This record gives sequence, structure tokens and C-alpha cells, in this order.
Amino acid sequence: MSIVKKLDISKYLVIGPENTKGRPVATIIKDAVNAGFTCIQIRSKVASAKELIQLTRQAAEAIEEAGKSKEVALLVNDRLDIVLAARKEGIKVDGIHVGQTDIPVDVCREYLGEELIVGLSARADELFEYIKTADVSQLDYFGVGPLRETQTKPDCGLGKDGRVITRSFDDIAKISELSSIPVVVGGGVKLADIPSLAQTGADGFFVVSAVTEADNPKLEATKLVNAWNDYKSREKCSVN
Ligand SMILES: Cc1ncc(COP(=O)(O)OP(=O)(O)O)c(N)n1
Ligand SMILES: Cc1nc(C(=O)O)sc1CCOP(=O)(O)O
Ligand SMILES: [Mg+2]
Repeated sequence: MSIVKKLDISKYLVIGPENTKGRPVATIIKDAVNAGFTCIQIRSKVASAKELIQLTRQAAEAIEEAGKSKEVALLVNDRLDIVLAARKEGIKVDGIHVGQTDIPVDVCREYLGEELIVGLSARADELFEYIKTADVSQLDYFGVGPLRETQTKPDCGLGKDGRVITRSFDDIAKISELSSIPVVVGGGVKLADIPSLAQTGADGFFVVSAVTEADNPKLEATKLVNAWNDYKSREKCSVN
């Protein structure tokens, strides 16, 4: 089965060398995947193309070493050229995440085909209307945020007036209900937010600093995974 058919964005790590306090990106990815993270995105605004390909290779190897290549998707942020170059080199990369001002979704789909993953950040302004009316035919999921302002991406959620629009848990619940494709929520997400986020009906959470800046990334990743899974298994029990 292709990875897109069993895409799991419930516990999603976004990571680049600028986030790790000098520690190897691949080691933190391996820790996160062993802890139960289900999706990894390589995101760097400073790495060269060569460095990004190398990071993608190391990430794919880390996922392979954890024995999770068939279930944990590896995506690259922004850079269709890197996805294509990496795949040409035989690296197992599964798709791309783009934003509203990045390379268009239809171009990504044209080059990546039906079997790879294309994720898109939802618009910051008029979000509810956007989620209701956007063409999602070429998309696998929406990234939505931020829950809070964050130093990791100070320009996230900018509205037309230049101010950051944050999302309440109620907003996220509404978005999750309106969206016809899965929704993953991030931006300032910390361990204490996971139970409330899990209750919104969102399909998952994404984090950078909660894991990449932790003194012990594996321990923090495990706590985040357990918090999400605990809520979801209790929810399942109460339904049955
Ligand atoms: C899962 C996920 N959601 C949102 C984003 C943000 O993407 P974008 O708006 O393109 O901003 P940059 O990450 O490129 O700065 C994301 N990367 N991942
Ligand atoms: C990559 C990204 N996108 C966001 C959005 O709101 O679209 S927030 C963000 C960074 C999230 O980092 P942290 O977990 O350290 O707050
Ligand atoms: Mg982008």
C-alpha cells in the first residue's frame, strides 16, 4: 500500500538544523520516531540544496534504522526541487509541505504524481471560509496554525493587517469539522496543550521546539506521543 493511503499525521515533527541547538537532526528524528512520531518534515531556511538533500538522506536512514519506513512519512518543506533530487538519488522521501506563497500545489502534484503526499498550510485570514471552499482535490492534508505566537516562525498566521492571528481550541474544532481533508495543528504547541488539542477533532499536532529544543528530545517526544494516544484510547473506550 502506498504511504499516502495510510498517511498518519497525528504526531508530526518539523525539524531543521537551526532548531536543534547544534545536535544532529538525524539523531532527534530517530528519537522521535522511536518514541512514536508518525510523520517527519525537513524544514530549513538556511541549508543549501546540497545540505537539504543530505539532511533528507540522513532522515530517511534514521527512519529506516527505526524500522518505520513503511509507516512514517518523510516530507520536505517548500522545496520541490529537493524532493525530486532526493528521489533521483534513491532516497525514500514521501512528499512535500507547501504554504500559500510557495510553489503551487498543482505543480507539486504534477511532478510528484498520485502516490506521494502534498500538504498545504491553510490561509491565515478568512480561514473558515477558506477551509469550506478551497479546492482540496490535489491535497492530502491542511496544516493549520498557530495555536500561539512562536519564536520558531515569527511570521506565522499573519493577517492582512500584519498582525498574528492565533487559533483557539474552539476555532480548531470548527476547522476540523468543516475540513473534508485531515487537519494538523501547530505553532507554539507544548505538552500541556495536547489533551485539549486531541479533543478538538483535529487529526494531529505538529511541533518543532517542543522536541528539538528539549534537553532530552526522546523523553519529550515520548510524553507528547503518550498524551495524544492516551486521550485517543480513552475516547475509543467511551465510544465502544
Ligand atoms: C505541517 C505544517 N503546517 C504548516 C507549515 C507552515 O508552512 P508555510 O506556511 O509554508 O511556512 P514555512 O514552514 O515554509 O515557513 C509547515 N511547515 N508544516
Ligand atoms: C513551521 C510552522 N508553521 C506554523 C504555522 O502556524 O503555520 S508555526 C510553525 C513553527 C512551529 O514551531 P514551534 O512548535 O517551535 O512553535
Ligand atoms: Mg513554506
